[in-house]
Amino acid sequence: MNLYAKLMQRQNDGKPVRVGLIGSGKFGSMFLSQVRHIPGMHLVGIADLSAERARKAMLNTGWDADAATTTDLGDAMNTGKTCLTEDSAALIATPGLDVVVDATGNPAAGIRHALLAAENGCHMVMVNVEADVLAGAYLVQEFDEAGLVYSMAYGDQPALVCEQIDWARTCGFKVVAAGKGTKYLPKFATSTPDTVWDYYGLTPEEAAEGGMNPQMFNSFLDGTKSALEMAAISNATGLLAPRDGLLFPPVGTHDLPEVLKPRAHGGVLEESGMVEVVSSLERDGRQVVGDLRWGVYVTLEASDESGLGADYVRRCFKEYGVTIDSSGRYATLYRPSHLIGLELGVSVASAALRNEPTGRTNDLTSDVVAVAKKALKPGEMLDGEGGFTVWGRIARAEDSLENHGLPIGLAHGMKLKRDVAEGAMLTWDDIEATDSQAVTVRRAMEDMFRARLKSAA
Ligand SMILES: NC(=O)c1ccc[n+]([C@@H]2O[C@H](COP(=O)([O-])OP(=O)(O)OC[C@H]3O[C@@H](n4cnc5c(N)ncnc54)[C@H](O)[C@@H]3O)[C@@H](O)[C@H]2O)c1
Ligand SMILES: N[C@@H](CCO)C(=O)O
Repeated sequence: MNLYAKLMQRQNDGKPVRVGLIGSGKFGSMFLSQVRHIPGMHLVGIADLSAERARKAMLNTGWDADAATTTDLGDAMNTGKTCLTEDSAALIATPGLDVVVDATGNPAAGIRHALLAAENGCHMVMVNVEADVLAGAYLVQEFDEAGLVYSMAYGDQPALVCEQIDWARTCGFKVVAAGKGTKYLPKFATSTPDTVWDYYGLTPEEAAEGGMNPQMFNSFLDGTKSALEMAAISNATGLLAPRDGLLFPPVGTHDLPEVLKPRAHGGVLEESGMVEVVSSLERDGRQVVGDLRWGVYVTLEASDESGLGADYVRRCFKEYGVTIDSSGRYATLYRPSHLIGLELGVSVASAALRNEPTGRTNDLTSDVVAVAKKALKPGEMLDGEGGFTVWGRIARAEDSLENHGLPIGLAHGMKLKRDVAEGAMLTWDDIEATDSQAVTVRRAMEDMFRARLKSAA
């Protein structure tokens, strides 16, 4: 609870935490709007494919871009200004940079930036959950070996859920389920960037005004981002993925512990210790009463071997007004909203000042595989998450690897070799895999994991 004090100390010592942001879209803009108000933190540079876009993002978030920017990284470091550049590698290589933030959403770019950050001695805040799920278990090793932090992005749901899980386990509770809420209906799985705004609940004009990328937001709606976020939580905490994909049960906050508990006890989970996403819409489209569209939750269990201690804890749940199920055994705590990039300073400060991530991948426990949104033909190009061709379904890593599932993070710019039916999972054998750093890293991670499975068998 002392990050602010540590930042003030840095400010007073004239040694701010130096951070480089890559990607100045919606998420990056949200961080931009806050970072100039954070004491002891200096945004040394912003790298984007378009420096003009970065400049507009600054203007849009209240910066005096003329006074605050430079085109020289050394100048930025010395003067406290912010360099606008299209060269992310140069930004990462700036001597004295402490933390790199990747908010591009492009999995291949995220892998590249992470490897460069580790090589250049920078901590990494990986907003790019797409890259994290594609290759996090590989990337984290590079940071561990270099004695650096690799972290999830506070403010986005995975880090907030990891915090809740850490809190629960540190309090001695067993975590039964954890996840988030979102707006979901089964028909959204085939949504495209053409249908996104109507389903999402915005006009195209409102979305454009907010700087929202239709393909990115469509991935929030079609289940892909939910799957990625739950896989990231699973990889960080060891919670398991539902074997047949997320269920998205419609649940209000008062009912979370009644529904997010094992089937054997009347809930929807195939077992205890799972990730799951709840929907803010009933299946007939009506709003769920007390929905958790923007929030995160953790369900705990009051139980122990003897059962005696559990009785005491159940009584406490009741005495202190905790949201419990009808048996009194399961309880849920939730946070109703998340502030996305507005909260990112917590990760940056935690990495630089405490040497601690705000949640991080530890292992390959879950994966997200590409599923056809429509019947696909040989020669067709895949267009990645949130696009017209595929959505992402969560899978247990051992199942995805055994079935040669094509990770959603690679289902972009790849050409199909054969027909794939609507609703079918794509495999590596369906595509002409082009060589790239992302493919090499992913294959290395899969090989590592397969070797471990084999030696465990
Ligand atoms: N938008 C949200 O509400 C939101 C919420 C939570 C998490 N996120 C995450 O934030 C990330 C970014 O999402 P967004 O909505 O801001 O996307 P966006 O499309 O609005 O912005 C991405 C930005 O990154 C830049 N970019 C892309 N590739 C790049 C590269 N190789 N080098 C430099 N810059 C590059 C683009 O030009 C663009 O400005 C994603 O990982 C997403 O999952 C977004
Ligand atoms: N994490 C994103 C994606 C959708 O859940 C959000 O903040 O809404």
